[in-house]
Amino acid sequence: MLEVAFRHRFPGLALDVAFEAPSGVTALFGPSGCGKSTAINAIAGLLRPDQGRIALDGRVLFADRTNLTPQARRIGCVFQDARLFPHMTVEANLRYPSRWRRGAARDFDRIIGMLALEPLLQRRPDTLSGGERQRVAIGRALLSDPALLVMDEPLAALDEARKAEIMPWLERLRDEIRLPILYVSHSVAEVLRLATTVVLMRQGRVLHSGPLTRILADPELAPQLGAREAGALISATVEGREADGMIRVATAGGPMLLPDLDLPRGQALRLRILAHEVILAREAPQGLSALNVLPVTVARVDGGLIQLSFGNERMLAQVTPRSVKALELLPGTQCHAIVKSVSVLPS
Ligand SMILES: Nc1ncnc2c1ncn2[C@@H]1O[C@H](COP(=O)(O)OP(=O)(O)OP(=O)(O)O)[C@@H](O)[C@H]1O
Repeated sequence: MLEVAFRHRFPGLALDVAFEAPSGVTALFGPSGCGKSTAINAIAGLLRPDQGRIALDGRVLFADRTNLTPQARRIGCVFQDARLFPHMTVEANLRYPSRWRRGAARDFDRIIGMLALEPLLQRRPDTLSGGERQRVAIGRALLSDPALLVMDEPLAALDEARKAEIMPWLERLRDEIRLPILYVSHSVAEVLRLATTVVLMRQGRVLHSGPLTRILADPELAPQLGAREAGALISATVEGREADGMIRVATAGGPMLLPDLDLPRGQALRLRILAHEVILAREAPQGLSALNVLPVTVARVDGGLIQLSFGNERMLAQVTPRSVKALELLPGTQCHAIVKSVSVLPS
């Protein structure tokens, strides 16, 4: 667990940042200039904040009388540009951190294998693609035997094809390495795929932090991720295949049908349901082409964004103020959510 609480004053901005990052991926998300990189630099020991306390697994990195050096903090950093040593081979770059971390050498083969770096070992950084360079940078960060991995916009300099290439490695990292990962990104798509916890920042402060699923389904907070992104991420498990090939999944709101995808029975999924893809009806709809209709209860009404609950899940529907009135939507109202489209993310 990473605990962060610090204040720092720049000429144009006073920062007051406090949050906790449990294990899993914590995304720092916010507009340009809100203080994400400053927070990362304070955590990594590259900036000394005016005051505060930063601790990692109970170990104080920074406090009144403590200010550990970046090396002593045991934080592996990956930045937008891979920052590899250009005159060294990939292997020499990867072995560099183990000069001062003995345990790291033991992990060499495992990390090389996990990131499939073997074929690149004798190459020099300038002969690698951007995606390969970032994979090496991730490997090097892991080989410093870190207690925390910090990634500051690691995909920002890559084109879409390279991003798509490296994303599965990041997912693998998240699932196989039991390290907290702090991930700075502007991209909602990256946050959706990787993050378990989100810290929403605005103008040097933390607006909110908590589980990604809660933020996405919160009518006040979801718009901070972008108006088109408001919606939900709900859990589902593949139950089986229907005669027509559609996949039946179980959710907290009952069964749902998904297009024919190559998914085995028992596979855990996350379903992304955008608020503007949900229609509400007071009565169970008849003769409808939409396949997925869930019985739900209105939990909150925030303008035209309606938070709905079913089981322990929450989702959002975007409706017009006229519909809120016509349907008499109030907290506690039972209704039916007609889900027009669902996208599937791996669990
Ligand atoms: N060394 C510095 N001296 C003065 N002001 C600084 C310094 N570093 C950052 N700032 C200011 O602090 C604010 C936060 O910057 P920071 O780089 O942390 O934001 P960010 O959220 O990471 O932005 P971006 O997404 O564009 O990287 C900005 O207004 C920036 O101009």
